[in-house]
Amino acid sequence: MARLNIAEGETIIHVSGLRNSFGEQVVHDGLDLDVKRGEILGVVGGSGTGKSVLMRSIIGLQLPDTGEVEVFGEPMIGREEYEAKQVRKRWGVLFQGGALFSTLTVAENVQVPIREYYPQLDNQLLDEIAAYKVAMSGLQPDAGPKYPSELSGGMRKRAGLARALALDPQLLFLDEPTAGLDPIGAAAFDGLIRSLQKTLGLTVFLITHDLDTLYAICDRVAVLADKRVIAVGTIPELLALDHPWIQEYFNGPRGRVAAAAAERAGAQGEGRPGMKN
Ligand SMILES: Nc1ncnc2c1ncn2[C@@H]1O[C@H](COP(=O)(O)OP(=O)(O)OP(=O)(O)O)[C@@H](O)[C@H]1O
Repeated sequence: MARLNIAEGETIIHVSGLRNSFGEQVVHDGLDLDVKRGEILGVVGGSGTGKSVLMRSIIGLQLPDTGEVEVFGEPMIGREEYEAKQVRKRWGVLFQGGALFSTLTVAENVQVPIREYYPQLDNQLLDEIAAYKVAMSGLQPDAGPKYPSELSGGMRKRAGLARALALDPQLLFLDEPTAGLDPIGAAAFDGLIRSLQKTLGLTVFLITHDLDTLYAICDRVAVLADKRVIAVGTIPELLALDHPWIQEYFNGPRGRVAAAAAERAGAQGEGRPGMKN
């Protein structure tokens, strides 16, 4: 696969000196991270290392104690709401579990951000845009009028993705998108993310525990431990590091299985076995 020259690319997310705490508990301290244009950056780390808090700090749902967050070159902390909103509309977020409004249909969920930013659009156009986003996310057209409770877990993720894509974002935040999916569903979701990323030129910040996802679609991986990002690189670059958590994660039993599967697929970084890009 022709790899992007990630390290030299334009920085889309810049985090420096980030500190987050809850009471006595310090979650991040001196955390630095850059995400480059056009990459899928996987974010990994043990449970409770602060992956979701990091994502929430970047998207403005968590005010850090100290530190800088820039997205698209725009400082995000302490920004006037109307200015922050202009930057926010350039990204989409898929929260864990989809975080759909249960009283709205899939199509209505997709329309929520569009109505917020473009209140002048008429219902017919909103319906057309929602149908397009639903199709882009790999759902059948009959999913549009359904309520979240009528969908499977995998369909809910796709509906959440359709909503994340509503405003044609350049940047996508995904929090454990394949959690709870069966391996075939997870592989299909990976394939969808990769193909959307390629087609739309997206930059993707992807929190995951899923080793197969890392091997299949991530250009680089950032490792959270000890309250900060201890390493960022391709999987081979990380494997060359002597950190115990990194070694155990990638070279433990599950890591070895994922690596072998990626190798068997003959396309490390390109896809899971059986996955269509
Ligand atoms: N609003 C909050 N109030 C208090 N503590 C919080 C809050 N949000 C997160 N935390 C704490 O911050 C730490 C990091 O949480 P976070 O959800 O970011 O972890 P994570 O790395 O995403 O974990 P997991 O992999 O299990 O999802 C945890 O100890 C959590 O309890």
